[in-house]
Amino acid sequence: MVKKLKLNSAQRKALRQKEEQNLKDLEQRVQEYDLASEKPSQFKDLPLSSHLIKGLNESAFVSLTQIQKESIPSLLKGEDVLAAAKTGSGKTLAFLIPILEKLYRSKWAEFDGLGALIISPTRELAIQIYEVLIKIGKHFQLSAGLVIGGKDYKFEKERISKINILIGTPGRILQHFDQAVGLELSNLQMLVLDEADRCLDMGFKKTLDDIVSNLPEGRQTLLFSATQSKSVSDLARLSLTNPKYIGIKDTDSASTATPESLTQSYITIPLDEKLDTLYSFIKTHLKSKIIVFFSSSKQVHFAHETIRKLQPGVSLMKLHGRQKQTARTETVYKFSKAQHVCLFATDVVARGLDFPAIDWVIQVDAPEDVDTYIHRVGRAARFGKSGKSLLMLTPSEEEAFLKRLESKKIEVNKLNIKQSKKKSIRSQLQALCFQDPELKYLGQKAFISYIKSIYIQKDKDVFKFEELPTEEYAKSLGLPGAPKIKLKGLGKNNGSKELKNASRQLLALAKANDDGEIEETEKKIRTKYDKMFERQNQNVLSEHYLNITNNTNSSTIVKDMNGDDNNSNEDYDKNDSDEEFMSVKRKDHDLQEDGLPDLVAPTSKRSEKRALSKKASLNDKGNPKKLVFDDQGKPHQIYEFEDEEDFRNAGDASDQKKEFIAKEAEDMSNRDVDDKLLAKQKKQEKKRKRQEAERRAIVSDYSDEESPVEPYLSGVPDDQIDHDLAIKLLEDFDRDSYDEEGDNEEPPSKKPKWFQNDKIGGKYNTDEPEILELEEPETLEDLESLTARLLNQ
Ligand SMILES: Nc1ncnc2c1ncn2[C@@H]1O[C@H](COP(=O)(O)OP(=O)(O)OP(=O)(O)O)[C@@H](O)[C@H]1O
Repeated sequence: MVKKLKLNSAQRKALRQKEEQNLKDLEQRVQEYDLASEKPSQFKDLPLSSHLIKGLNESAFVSLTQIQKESIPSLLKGEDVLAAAKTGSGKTLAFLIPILEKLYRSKWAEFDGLGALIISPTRELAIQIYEVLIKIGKHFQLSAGLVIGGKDYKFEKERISKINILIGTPGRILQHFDQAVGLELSNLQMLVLDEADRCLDMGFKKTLDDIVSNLPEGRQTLLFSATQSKSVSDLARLSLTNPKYIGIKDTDSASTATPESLTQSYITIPLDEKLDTLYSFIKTHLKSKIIVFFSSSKQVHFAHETIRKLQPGVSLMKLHGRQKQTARTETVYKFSKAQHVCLFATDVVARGLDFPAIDWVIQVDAPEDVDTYIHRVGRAARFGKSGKSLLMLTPSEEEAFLKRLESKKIEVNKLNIKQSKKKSIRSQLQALCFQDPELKYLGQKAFISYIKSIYIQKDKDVFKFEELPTEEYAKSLGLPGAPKIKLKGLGKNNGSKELKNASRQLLALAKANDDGEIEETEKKIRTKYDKMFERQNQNVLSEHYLNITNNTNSSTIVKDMNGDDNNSNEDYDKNDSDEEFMSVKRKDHDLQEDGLPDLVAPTSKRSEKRALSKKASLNDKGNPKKLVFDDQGKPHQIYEFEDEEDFRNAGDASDQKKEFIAKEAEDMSNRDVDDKLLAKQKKQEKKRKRQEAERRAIVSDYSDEESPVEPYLSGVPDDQIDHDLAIKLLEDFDRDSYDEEGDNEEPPSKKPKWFQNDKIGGKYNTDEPEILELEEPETLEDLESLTARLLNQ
């Protein structure tokens, strides 16, 4: 960290002696420092090295904050500390200063290996801690390293054994512990858990326990957070010895947990008006720096894409755990520097991030609990500066969530929105989604992820899944109707307790098939024929299909905003009559209904099978004959005998035979050339497609390695996907063959489908054996062939 000066040996010796003396003096000052009587107000009042004082001065850190006054002296003396202090109160320096000083006083050097380990729950926070460390520690001869997911692991691995102070996220730290050769942990002096409650919670439990099991017991342990309680089991897990508690209250009757300089408000707003309100808010606060919190990456992605297209007049950014690390880091940097800007984010930025001068924190989706609320609003009003926060609560969330806030002495004022300032963007969103199928797809994903996020919330008094106005919400996102949702896997994952708590509607949904339809409970074999006979118009449409456009519970409402009724692959306006709808489809299909045979229902399962068996069908028909047609359209057999007279006139039989063989041979070799050319073209096309896919993957904003689960675990960073529930969710999403987040996903296949609602889910449920699915006729020929086979029963 410090530049080496060129000195002769005498100078080096003198310097070494001076350094030795300084160290002795410093050690003595630390020992003599009286925790009870000393009242430090500035850093120079503390027994700190000149290297550190210099670094602090250069970074304009002169006076101590409250948490620093309370914790640094004890930490310098080697005590374990468990500290809670409000957001933005200076906790980072409170643990970095003791680390630098302890290693310095122990004459720590490169070969001593790892001296201190700082664990952060998110990558961005780890980077920020690292930056502060580099700033204040630049006059020490210590090495510092940052290990976070999304970075070059090999690069880190090669250097890690030389690092004295290591900062990282749990998953990556453990990976290094497991794999890095020469990483010496037995000497570790200090372990810090920043945002300790988060590091200790279930999401990190196993990883953290594995990390700790590698560390020596005699180390000093520090736990810092804005929200934490004295959990005896956690302290035991970390083997804290007689820790000093700072700012930790045993009861909830503590003073308010949020900064005094923060003005906190909320509005009660129906779910379907949230986006309108957010847009109106942004439009009326163009000269502000704003962070907007959503519950999932997909919400962020959709809101960012759509509102950006509406050009609100301020720069919009997005940040969530599913982006590539480079994009995340760049956004943090740009957002920090910008003056008037709006950042849409998930809880990945809720904790610890120190953005300068945030004017507003908007919570579009309610936080999962009060601690998350505290961390989110804590991005504003940092270090005594003023700031404001606005929480959007739906009518069903309001009462219970306000109670939760009250229990932590957090006061929020109710605000009312001026209706004159409110602008509806619903029709614009509908138009955008209509014009751009990818946007519509993003909207569907945002919808699904929000619904699922509510479903998995623990606090069922606040988050009432069964009261969600799904149809209205879908419309507010510009969607033609509420996409069907499969919640099957989730019920299982949440265990019996959750299942018990789940509403009847929810349980029914959990039993839904892959199309999200709630099947009747009685077992019933439903064949393609059943489906065919259920059709309103047997040739074209099924009731199943019509349900999509009319049924308010399942899929739904579509608007032909351009008045273009030829978009047969798009959804249709609920108000369109069936006649209109069907006539459009007929135009496309050009069916000659009169010419079609009547359909006869098979009477037994056996006859159904027989109807669809090609072999059986052929038996009924006898041997097929292949015919070729001449220029006049007359049919001929492939091999026909020549007229005898013509044959004789053509010359000698053996000559004719030779001539025939020569001609065929020539034909064959010509065809061979053509075939090779075709094969080559196909190969080239395949290669081109592969390269194109690779190119798209490279330019894609998002990393494949990211977890698609993060949105459902508010505040869960992406590098710890070992969460049980998370994995289950992931499996669930895999089953959907539905890339839950990444920007690199393709929109659903545009392949024409017989049933419109094949679009969502894309396939029928193969998990449910009681539903017998038979081949669907796709073309008119198929239909004719099927009916012909049926008639032959
Ligand atoms: N002694 C100090 N003098 C001046 N500024 C300080 C001091 N200590 C901290 N700060 C500044 O206060 C801001 C908040 O500090 P920090 O990020 O450490 O807060 P925190 O308590 O960790 O917040 P959070 O709970 O959100 O993580 C930072 O910008 C930091 O530079």
